[in-house]
Formats: sequence, structure tokens, C-alpha cells
Amino acid sequence: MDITSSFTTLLVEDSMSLGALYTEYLRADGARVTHVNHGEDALNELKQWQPDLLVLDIQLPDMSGMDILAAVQKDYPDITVIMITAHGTIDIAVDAMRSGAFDFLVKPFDAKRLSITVRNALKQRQLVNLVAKYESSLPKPRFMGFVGESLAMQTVYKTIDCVANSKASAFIVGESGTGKEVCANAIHHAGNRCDGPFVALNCASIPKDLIESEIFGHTKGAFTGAVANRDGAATRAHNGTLFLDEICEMDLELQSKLLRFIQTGVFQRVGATKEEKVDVRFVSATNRIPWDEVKAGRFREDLFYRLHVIPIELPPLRVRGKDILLLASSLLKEYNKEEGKKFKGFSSDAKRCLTNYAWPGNVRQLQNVIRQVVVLNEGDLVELDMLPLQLTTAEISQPKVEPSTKNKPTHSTAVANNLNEIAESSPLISNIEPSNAYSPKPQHSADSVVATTSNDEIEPLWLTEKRTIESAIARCDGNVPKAAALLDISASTIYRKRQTWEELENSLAPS
Ligand SMILES: Nc1ncnc2c1ncn2[C@@H]1O[C@H](COP(=O)(O)OP(=O)(O)OP(=O)(O)O)[C@@H](O)[C@H]1O
Repeated sequence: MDITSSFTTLLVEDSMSLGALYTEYLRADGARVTHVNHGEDALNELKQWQPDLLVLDIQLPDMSGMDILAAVQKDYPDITVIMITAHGTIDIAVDAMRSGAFDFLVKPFDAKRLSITVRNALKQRQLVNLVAKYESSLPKPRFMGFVGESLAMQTVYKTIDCVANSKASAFIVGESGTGKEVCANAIHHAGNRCDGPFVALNCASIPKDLIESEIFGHTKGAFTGAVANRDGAATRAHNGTLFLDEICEMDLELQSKLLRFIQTGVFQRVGATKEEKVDVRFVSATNRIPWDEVKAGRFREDLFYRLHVIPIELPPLRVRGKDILLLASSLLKEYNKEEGKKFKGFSSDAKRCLTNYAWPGNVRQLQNVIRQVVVLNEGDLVELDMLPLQLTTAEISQPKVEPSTKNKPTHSTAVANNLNEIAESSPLISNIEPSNAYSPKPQHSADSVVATTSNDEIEPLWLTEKRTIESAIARCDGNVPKAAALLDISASTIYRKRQTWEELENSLAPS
């Protein structure tokens, strides 16, 4: 809509006759005008509705127009303000423009003068709106601690924007090092709880017998070593956000206590008889596949539904395309400064290698690689031979990960655990360390794994399973969800298993 053809105006002018005259001028220009003659009335109107334009006399009977301008700038910064001034108050009008007014009119003025000023104001407002709209549709290269402009990250930024002001529990999933803690922080700082505390609790790193006290606090003497009353994370997060990192690692017994706390906001310190109530927003994260944890009986289903209200999936770095180089450049700049080096960028070979690598440790691994390069080398450009062998040998021996296999929702820890489970049931792979899941090795086909068995008739169970699943997918024309439905398993199980097979094959290959 062309705002200049129909716009709303609040006119604040204490003289009834001038007010009537300006109203007539403005209406002739297409405005819908409300006229008030006191500052207090103007502020009351603004509480009810916000006009496109505020035409404001500086001298009012009950307050200065400058006070109203200040209130508008603070609470309604989108309103365009034109000041009206008498000859003796031009200096004040100039101050008003410095304080954010668009223009001023000196009394007396005619309809034409008013019309020109109003048109200019509306045109400028239209342009500002257009730029804002254009900017909001552009991919953001940075957002609340994140670096990345891939489509996958833009979706994450939009979700964070949408959920930040809600109290609904957010549940972040993603492989290790994909930025789950950055995401939890962003949700907190982008929302209306940003002035409150952000309390992060890593459920995996706290000993089992201490975690209840870490969350809920304890009273003096509650257990050996409890020498004083201590607040837990729940109390410290009052009016803010409680981030439960690695939630799937929480002990089942504590999960039931947490469930009650999430439902009611009420909890009891260890050793206390009284209950306490707090107002907390929950954000949880895991690098496992939470529903698989529910199915395996390690994560309570009712707790899952309480926490998993707004799911946010952080993509692995390998599917984020140009973000790899964007992040690498940003890190290079940062570490240059810290280490007193002068690297300006990456050679094209180094860029290709960074882009093609699978980054099993995601952004954290990229940070380590760039730090290592900066610390150990000198020069203008980061060359291929400055990159760790791990990356360059992977490039030689591994074909670039194809986009179709890149989009797997895989989470490294879950993979490592599956690797262990399978390793236990297979004599062939019993010596695989979980850490092998993180370091790509030369590709080795499933067939060559079979060839190493002493009896060609027998193959490890996972190969039989792999063949069955792959044949189902092929028969469904590559449609994984359809194949999963026919196999009576979830699609995420297939993705996870694919990752596990890949890791197994890599690990079994001679290094
Ligand atoms: N998109 C990103 N832009 C910039 N820095 C990032 C991004 N993602 C992650 N990081 C950085 O990478 C490191 C790891 O991120 P973070 O700790 O949030 O990952 P995580 O998914 O919580 O890992 P884990 O599951 O191992 O705890 C941090 O230093 C973080 O600042």
C-alpha cells in the first residue's frame, strides 16, 4: 500500500483554531487526523494506537513537546515526528531534530509547506520500511554468536527469533561441536528473559550423587560435605533460563524429580522439608537421538514430551557448504589477533581441502585446526601443507561426501555408542575405539571386510542388516522414510545406522 495516499496522524496543537486549520490541511492531503491539545492527551492516545505521523507543537500548556518526543523515541520509535515551532523556539526545534524528529515547521505556515514536509516524511518512512524488509530477507552471516549464512543456519536463526520470547521448552539436538550451547545462549539473550540469569548445567559432567544437589541445592548437613546451605541451578535461574546440556545422560531417578519441577516450577532442596517455587524457562540439549533414548528406556517419555516442545536441530558442519570457509576466515582473523600473526586468507587448495573434509568434530574441530595452523606457521596465506595431515590424507583417500549422504541427522556420540554395541557383538571389530568415529580414514568397502573373514560363508551381522536395509531403500527408489516404515523402524534409525556403517568401514580400513 502507498502510505502517502492514506496515513494516520496525531496532531498535538494547543490552539483550537490552528488545530482545526492544520487538520483541514492534513485531510486535504489524505490523512486521517486525530487532534488533541494537551500533552497528557497525546500520551494517552499513543497508549491506545500508534499513528504513522505525529505533528507536535513544542509549546503545550501542560508539558513540553520535547518530553513527548523523548517518550515517542523510547516507546514508539517507528512513529515519524514533525515538530511545530514558533520563531523564538527554533533552537529547540533544531535540538528536536537531533533527538530524532524528522523535520520542523515554523509558524505561520501554509498548506503547501505542510504538505511538502509531510510527503517527505512519509517517503522517508516508506524507504526505511523497505530497507528493513529487504535486510530481513537477506541471509544473515552472523547471528547472536553464530557465524554462518547457509540456509540450514538461517532456519535455525528464524526459529530462535520466533521462540525467544516464549516460555515453551526448547530442545536442541545436534552432533558434538555444532553449537548447541551457542544456540541455548542465543535463545536466552534474544528473548525477554535476557536481563535474567542464564544457568547452564552439564548433566554428563556432574557425578551422579551430586547432580540433584547441583540442580535443586541443599541444606546444611544434608550430606557429608554439605557444610552450608547452597542454592542449586534452579534457584539461580529464577526469572531466567536453565540450560540442561546433555540431558539424555541424566539418571532415571532424577528424571522423575525433574519432571515434577518442570510441570510445577516447585522443587525441594536436598535435605529440606519446605518446597520452593521459581519461574524458569527450560532449554535442553543432547547429541544423542532423543527418541531412540526413549525407546531404549534411558530417557523418560513423559519428560521427553515436557522438554521437547520446540525442537531445534543444528546441522553438522559438513552440510553447511560455504559456512565452512566463512567460519574458517572468521577464526583466522580472531586467532591472528591473539597470536600476533598476519595470515590474510587461504590458498585455493587449502580452501578446497577445508570444504571437502567431513568435520566429525564440527565447529569445535575447525577451531582447533585453525588455531593449530596459526600457532605453528607464518605467512600471508594458509597453504595446503599447513593443514593437519588428518585433513589432507582424508582428502586424498576419500571422495567428497555427496549431498545425498550429507544430510544425515547423525550425532557423533550416538554413533560412537552404537559402534561400541556393534563392536561387542562382532569379533571382527572388537578393537575399535569410540574415538575412531571422529577420525575419517581411507574408505574400505564392505566387500573387502567380508574377505578378511576366515570363513567366507559367515559375515558380521551388521553387514547382513546393512544389505537388508539398503535393498529396502533401493526398492523404495531411495525413499528412506518409506523404507523405514516398511522395515518397521524409524527413519532416524536408518540414518544413524548408515553413519555407523560408514564409521565401521573407515575404522576397519588399514591406515
Ligand atoms: N555457528 C557457529 N559460529 C561460531 N562459533 C560456533 C558456531 N557453532 C559452534 N561454535 C563454537 O564452537 C564451539 C563448540 O560449540 P558448543 O559448545 O556450543 O557446541 P555443542 O554442540 O554444545 O558441543 P557439545 O555437544 O560437545 O557440548 C564453541 O566455542 C562455539 O562458540
